[in-house]
Amino acid sequence: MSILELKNVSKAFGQLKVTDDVSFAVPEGQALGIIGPNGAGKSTLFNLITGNLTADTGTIAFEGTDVTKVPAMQRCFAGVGRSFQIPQPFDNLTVFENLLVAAMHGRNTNQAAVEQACADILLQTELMPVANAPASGLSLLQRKRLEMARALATDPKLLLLDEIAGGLTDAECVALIDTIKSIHARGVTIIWIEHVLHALTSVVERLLVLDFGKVIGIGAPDEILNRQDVREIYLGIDV
Ligand SMILES: Nc1ncnc2c1ncn2[C@@H]1O[C@H](COP(=O)(O)OP(=O)(O)OP(=O)(O)O)[C@@H](O)[C@H]1O
Repeated sequence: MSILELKNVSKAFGQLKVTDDVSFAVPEGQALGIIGPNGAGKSTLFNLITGNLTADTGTIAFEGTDVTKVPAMQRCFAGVGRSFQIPQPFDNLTVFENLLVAAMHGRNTNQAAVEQACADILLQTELMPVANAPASGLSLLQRKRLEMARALATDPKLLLLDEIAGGLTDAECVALIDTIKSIHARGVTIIWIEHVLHALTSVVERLLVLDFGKVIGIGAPDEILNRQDVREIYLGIDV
């Protein structure tokens, strides 16, 4: 069964069509990577899936239910979680408190269950050693981990990661990939926008290419990255 299905989704900002007749489906439990040049409309697509933006035309279904017009908060309750390209935690709260805020707003459960879930996520994302440290003092890798942990705190079935590996060293990237793989192994469906291709292809089973708001390919990573047109779009990037 598809956990997410977009049919003919379009979105324009004024005259600029940023999402152009996009259709694709993501089977439950799959990890899908999204690539495309700067400005191709990748983050906009995430905003449409999460409900931060509303599609002009087309439909978006989550677990078989049409959510095209459903507000972001309700999509979050239904199981759509996301990280943002630029982590913006509450800097003056601790790491644990940041998770509590996300969990208390994103989960429909009692205080004890929320605290237990946050403790589990601290372990899973390797943030336990800094649980009581203010977010302001975290390294970039830890901020990225916290960004992912805050999304996990809402108990997503579908996790959207927006350029989570950007700016990390190779060693940091490897560490983050391990965490993403462990989240995926627990059955969470993942859609991951990323420019760091080696990180992306070490996790995802399928790749989708966006260019000028259009899907120009979707399929196995090797097959997609060997296509001439995709290589041309990525001219200068080491595939
Ligand atoms: N709220 C908005 N109002 C007007 N234009 C917007 C808005 N959001 C995005 N855009 C424009 O839409 C286009 C696509 O932006 P988007 O952020 O979705 O691209 P992207 O593929 O995620 O890019 P990047 O890889 O640089 O993050 C860009 O030209 C951007 O300037």
